[in-house]
Amino acid sequence: MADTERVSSEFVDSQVAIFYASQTGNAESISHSLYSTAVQRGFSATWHVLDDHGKAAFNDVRTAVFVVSTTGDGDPPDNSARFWRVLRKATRDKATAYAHLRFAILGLGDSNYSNFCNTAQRLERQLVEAGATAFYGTGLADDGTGLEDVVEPWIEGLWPALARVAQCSSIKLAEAEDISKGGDTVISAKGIAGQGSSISAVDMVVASVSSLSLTHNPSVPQPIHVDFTPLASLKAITGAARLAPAVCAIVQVETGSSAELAAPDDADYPPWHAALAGGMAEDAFLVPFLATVVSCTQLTTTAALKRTVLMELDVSGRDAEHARENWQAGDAFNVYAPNDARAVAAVLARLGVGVADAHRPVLLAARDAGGALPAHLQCFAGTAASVYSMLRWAADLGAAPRKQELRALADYCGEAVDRDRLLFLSSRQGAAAFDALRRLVPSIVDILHAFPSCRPPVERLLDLLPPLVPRAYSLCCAPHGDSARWRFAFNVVEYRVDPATADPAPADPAAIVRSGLCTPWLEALACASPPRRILVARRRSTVFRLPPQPDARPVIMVGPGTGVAPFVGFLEQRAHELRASGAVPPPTWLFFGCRSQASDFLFRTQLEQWRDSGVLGRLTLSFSRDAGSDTKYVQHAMALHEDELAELLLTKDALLFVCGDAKGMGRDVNDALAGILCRYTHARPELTAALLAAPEPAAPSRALSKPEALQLLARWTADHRYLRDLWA
Ligand SMILES: Cc1cc2nc3c(=O)[nH]c(=O)nc-3n(C[C@H](O)[C@H](O)[C@H](O)COP(=O)(O)O)c2cc1C
Repeated sequence: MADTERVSSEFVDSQVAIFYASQTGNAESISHSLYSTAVQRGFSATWHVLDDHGKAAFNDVRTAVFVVSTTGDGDPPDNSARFWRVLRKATRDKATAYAHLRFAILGLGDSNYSNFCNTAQRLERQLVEAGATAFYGTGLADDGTGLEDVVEPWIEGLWPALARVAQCSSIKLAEAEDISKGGDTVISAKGIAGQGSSISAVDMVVASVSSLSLTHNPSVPQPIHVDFTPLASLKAITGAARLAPAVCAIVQVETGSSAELAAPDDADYPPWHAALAGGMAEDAFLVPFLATVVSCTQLTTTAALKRTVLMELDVSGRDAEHARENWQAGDAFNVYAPNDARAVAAVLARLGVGVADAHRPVLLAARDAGGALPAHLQCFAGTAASVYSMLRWAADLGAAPRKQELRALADYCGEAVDRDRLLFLSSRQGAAAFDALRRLVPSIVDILHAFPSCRPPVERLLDLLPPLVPRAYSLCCAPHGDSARWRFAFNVVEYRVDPATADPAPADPAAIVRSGLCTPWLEALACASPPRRILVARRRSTVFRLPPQPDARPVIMVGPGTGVAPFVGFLEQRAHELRASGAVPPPTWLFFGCRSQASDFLFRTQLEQWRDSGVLGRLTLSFSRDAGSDTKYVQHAMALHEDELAELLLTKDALLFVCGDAKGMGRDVNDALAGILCRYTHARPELTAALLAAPEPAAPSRALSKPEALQLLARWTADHRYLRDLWA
């Protein structure tokens, strides 16, 4: 009997439930691969989205593995909202509610955010409080530096830990370890060589939509420059990413029985569009609907480095009634955007799928009896759709490849050179080459072009590629006036990368062009006639809102670039309140920044009008590329006014809102704030005692230390006094 079979039979009673909570698909795909491997290893594994566990099922689970990401400002993903309520209630009802549970947690996050892996840390804390026991240390993987660095060793260590929980003897443990190694691809050097194989126009700088231009065609493959020379001298390739087994099979359906027939490239959403977003619509107001694009205005001049566009949507339809209810300034919504039709056609052509086959209605089924389709493909189990539509709407063709995909693609190469290079990229020895590849952000079109003999079946590609997730945008309007119009502003994501170094190369015309998925598509819709409809859904209600009036607390807003969007909504709301009641609004202060006053000062006219009319108390500006600007970035402007800011925060209980890029701005503003608090309490040490988390025996007369200031900011976040809407 083979080792694998022997170990399987020993492990057959070991039940493990694998749960995930995922916003953009990483945790979903990692947990699915974990599930597949667990099954291969003989565990009796199940796989669930955290919200689908059901109270009873969770009570039956003895061993659970959680893969959870963090989104927003340290928030759990939408598809775990119900779970947290259940967990809270269970803990409240009975302190030892989960005493029967042994768990392991893998957290995904990004250290550019200040609440790094908050979901995983919170889950661990709450499960322990509910009496559960960790059988294996929590792993915290960082998307900022590369998830794989933590995910792979964590998973390697998970199997022996699981075996121990299943009370296997040390011999079986060793065998389990062997399988773990055997799961890696280990190829001898010989093997390598031998194997074949209007705004009602709030502001209008340039109003001509016809001036909007698209330069990037994602169906044209971009070159991938990766150094494969180390491969020639390798004796073996080890540690290749674990191979996720194929999960999908295509099932032909009778012509005529399909809900969907061939969808032309420029059609609105396919008839099954509701199913596309079905899993996310737990609450009625989150149900997606079609909104019509009514206007599109470019907010930046042609001299600006980035184009910023303001789009207005008509949400007056009957199917949007639920979404119009109680929305507020500061809310955000999702846009469901498809892959570029040209990229889909390029992939299908490259895989040898003809037009007729691509548009024939089919169903998807799990390849193994009892197996599960990935969540984002489950709607195709019961709803016939074409392979073309599935690729266009459900799988992300533009996402940078993960090691696991490259490893799987290696199995579909006709030429040894392609196979070995893909194996190398997914191996330990190829880590540097993989990093270089990731920094080039190649799409699947580029990958298939770079490895010309690689030809996976289309259903394999569907289950390998990450899900195509909706993109979130903040509204920059308030419901007063016309509450059936939603406005939002976005930068058209298009950038150049140096093909040799993978560094940004904005001015180099020879550089590789990359573009975002949603914003170029939205921009192109501006020119469509008749007006196009887009699938949108409100996002779960946030706390990123102005407090209901009357509330005397001052409001400080920090929003450079398109980060100003929700604050335009806030100020619209304040202007309305002022008109309606005549009451003097509490003080408001906006810190805005951009590159240049002349080219990308978004919403300038409107902001200045609000300042002049008293709706906006103060407007402090920073222009990073203008010679005469006092300050370069918003955090510098905040430091320049630090005493006034600190006084508002420490003595007037001001609310502080920050919106924009998490990577640079979010972190720098947080740091600047901590510095401001330290310096202010240095001048006024009598304030410190009241700001400390743990009171000291003798009231201290000293400044806050930096860690204490950071802790205070974290407490303000928890208390919803310091609110951030940050994106990566
Ligand atoms: C809008 C947005 C907000 C995020 N907020 C946080 C955060 O507050 N803390 C953190 O550690 N990671 C944060 N992340 C990083 C994600 O957790 C990380 O990219 C993870 O791999 C996503 O996994 P998922 O695709 O399963 O959701 C954020 C990512 C995005 C796109």
